[in-house]
Amino acid sequence: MTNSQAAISARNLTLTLGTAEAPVEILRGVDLDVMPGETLALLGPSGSGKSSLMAVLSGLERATGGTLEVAGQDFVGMDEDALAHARRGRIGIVLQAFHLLPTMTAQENVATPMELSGESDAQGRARAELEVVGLVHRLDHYPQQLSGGEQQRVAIARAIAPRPDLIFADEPTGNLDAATGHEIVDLLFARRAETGATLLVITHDPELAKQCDRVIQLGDGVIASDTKR
Ligand SMILES: Nc1ncnc2c1ncn2[C@@H]1O[C@H](COP(=O)(O)OP(=O)(O)OP(=O)(O)O)[C@@H](O)[C@H]1O
Repeated sequence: MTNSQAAISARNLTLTLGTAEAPVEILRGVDLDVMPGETLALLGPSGSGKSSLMAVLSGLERATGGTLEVAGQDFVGMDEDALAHARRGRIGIVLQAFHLLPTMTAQENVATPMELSGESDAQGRARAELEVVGLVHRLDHYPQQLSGGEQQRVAIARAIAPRPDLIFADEPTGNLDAATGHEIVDLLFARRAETGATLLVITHDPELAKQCDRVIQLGDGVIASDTKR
């Protein structure tokens, strides 16, 4: 039985990709409950399935077995369109390589997802969020005119502005130098605390992991350890 109080509740979650002749078992039975507002670090060796687990939990990829409820919704039973709809406004995603749209300004990058979900003041909210992350002087700049740290601030603003219940971050400091990485982590945690969102972050950085309420180690597609502070 999934835990209906949880922000994320997974039971025996599996992900098998590849072909029928050569299946690759990527997630091999993950059980996980994450409570609303919890901050959770996901660690593990390269290839252990961290990004795949995040893709499934965030609705980017559909699990091939088990049960998964995210914000009370059945993510295994939904088709791709329903998953995309369920994600919109509820789930914010920050990736290592920023993934901003190169033909859009900082403000447009933040506003566009909100416009797509029918938010009436998307531009105003985008401006306000970019101000909070310290980029009010960069509203009309394109990603290529911004430093890596600035691009990640835009990506954080884009993830946070719709006020999602859940934020997923996959090695958000992986492409940044140490000092900029620390600034980005501080910003991410500050915005999470102010909005009360649940945060799940993939990291190789033990210092970042220490800032989380809980640390999960993934090993070969299953949870190897789960430690609460
Ligand atoms: N579409 C796919 N088809 C087959 N195998 C895949 C596919 N996607 C990922 N894999 C494999 O699944 C395993 C887990 O990959 P995943 O990217 O989730 O690991 P990770 O723990 O995030 O690794 P890293 O720390 O290197 O990013 C890897 O062995 C990878 O090669």
